[in-house]
Amino acid sequence: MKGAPDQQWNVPAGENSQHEGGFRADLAVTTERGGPTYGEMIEQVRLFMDKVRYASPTPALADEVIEDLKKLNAKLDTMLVDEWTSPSGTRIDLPSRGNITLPPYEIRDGGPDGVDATVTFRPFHLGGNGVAHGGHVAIAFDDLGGMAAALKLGGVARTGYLTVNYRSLTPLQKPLALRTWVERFEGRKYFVRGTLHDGDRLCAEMDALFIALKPGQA
Ligand SMILES: CCCCCCCCCCCCCC(=O)SCCNC(=O)CCNC(=O)[C@H](O)C(C)(C)COP(=O)(O)OP(=O)(O)OC[C@H]1O[C@@H](n2cnc3c(N)ncnc32)[C@H](O)[C@@H]1OP(=O)(O)O
Repeated sequence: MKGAPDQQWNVPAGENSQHEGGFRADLAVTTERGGPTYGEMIEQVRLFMDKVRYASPTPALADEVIEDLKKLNAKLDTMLVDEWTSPSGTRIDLPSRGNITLPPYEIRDGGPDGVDATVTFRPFHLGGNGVAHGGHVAIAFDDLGGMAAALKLGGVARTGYLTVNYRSLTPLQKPLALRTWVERFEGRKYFVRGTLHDGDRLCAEMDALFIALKPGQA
């Protein structure tokens, strides 16, 4: 499989690896990798997933879509790179840093005192009866809780535990306020809290422990 220029697919970790402690070696960000329309490409994929969630295609249409998708997958096969060099996760100019696996969020404010974000669950995040799947709510809390820990400690952390209390239903297709902050820390243990609000209404709360990784720890 070919990689993007000067990059190879799935390079094993070695002396020159661009990562440390389970994540990228530094929090270097970029708005360049993937090019100026990378965000629009991701948005189109999200839109496609929205359509797939609700579509009931005829067998003929399903076959047609399969053929189109095969062609698109073959195109991306020519440009696959390893996880440390892909744009995903560092494009701070894009929702969720360009990470398509996350519910799209925008950071309004972030620092050692916490993270203030706006998250919008998409139609494909449907759980049932028109509202978000609880697992997707947990993913948003995990990423933004991890970000609050990272900004407090100035390094990377992994989730030890994460508890979500679902207080009321979480709507789709509506900007919601998600806040996370480090309540206290003891050594490598960062106790992080979070809230998700639809206006004044509390949808969910998070109580989590993030453990700061030791140098070189996976
Ligand atoms: C580009 C811009 C970037 C911006 C920022 C990007 C943000 C991205 C954010 C992405 C975020 C995504 C994040 C993700 O999704 S991370 C993915 C999900 N998490 C994991 O896969 C973690 C799996 N677990 C482990 O790897 C290890 O267990 C870790 C590393 C967590 C700790 O193993 P380690 O061997 O290192 O440490 P230790 O065992 O000596 O424990 C140390 C202390 O912690 C206490 N303890 C441990 N576990 C628990 C527990 N469950 N409840 C209560 N306590 C617990 C333990 O008792 C001890 O306490 P004490 O005896 O010292 O008092």
